[in-house]
Amino acid sequence: MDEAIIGHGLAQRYGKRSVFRDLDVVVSPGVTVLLGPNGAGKTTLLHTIVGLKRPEAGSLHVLGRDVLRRGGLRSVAARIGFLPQVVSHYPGYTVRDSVAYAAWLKGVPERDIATKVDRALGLMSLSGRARSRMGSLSGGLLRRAGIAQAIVHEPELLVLDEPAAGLDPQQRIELRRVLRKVAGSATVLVSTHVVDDARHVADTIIVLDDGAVVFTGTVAGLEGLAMPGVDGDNDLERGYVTALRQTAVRA
Ligand SMILES: Nc1ncnc2c1ncn2[C@@H]1O[C@H](COP(=O)(O)OP(=O)(O)OP(=O)(O)O)[C@@H](O)[C@H]1O
Repeated sequence: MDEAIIGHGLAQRYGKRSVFRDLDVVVSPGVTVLLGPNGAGKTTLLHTIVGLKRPEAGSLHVLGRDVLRRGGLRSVAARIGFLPQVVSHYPGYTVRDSVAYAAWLKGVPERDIATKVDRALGLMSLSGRARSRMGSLSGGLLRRAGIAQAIVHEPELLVLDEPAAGLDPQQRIELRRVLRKVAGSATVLVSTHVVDDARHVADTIIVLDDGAVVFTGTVAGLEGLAMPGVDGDNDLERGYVTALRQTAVRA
């Protein structure tokens, strides 16, 4: 099975409020950008995929394993990296300690931890901040440290929830470079509500709207949906707005 993620008929709710039902999602190798407006269900879907919120219904295979079966998630957890929307951290830990701790949690052998931490810090341009306390970092630096934690064990599947939030334009460009680099050896799934973030990195775009997948396809495919007269600064934005107006468009 080549696809990193295959979900069928997934359903999630918070109390009485349904976020999605009967949702199908397939994520192939490369970079997949999950786009959608606030409240569309992106975070809930990512939490479902990484095992933080068990779906009420449906089937879910991640990296070839049925993760809803007993022990299924445990068997793939060390092969997944996840950046949550809010990076939790111990303020007194240094950046290096935090990334090393993440490596240890993912089962990286002790003898390899220092090398892998150096690599992750280097990729995120954080080598010069290795001794900074997590509590002293700006929002953008904290997010970069969070990404370093998510990639330190060289996961086969990297899931990032709004990694570009709080990054300045230069850091956003750097982030794209990192995502492309990681995607050379892993499947990357990244959520954002900024349409332009998708343009330079996405092999595939999935648009989620109100708990439904309304588009799956390429950047060019989404641009091709653009209807004249809809809001947007460019064809990608216009295609996105058009997709939000349609139901279940496939490209
Ligand atoms: N813990 C929760 N309890 C109750 N409702 C929740 C909870 N988390 C999310 N929701 C609701 O579920 C829906 C989907 O939320 P979710 O965070 O998955 O969307 P999102 O697309 O990630 O949004 P955003 O871009 O704002 O982060 C929203 O209506 C939200 O209010």
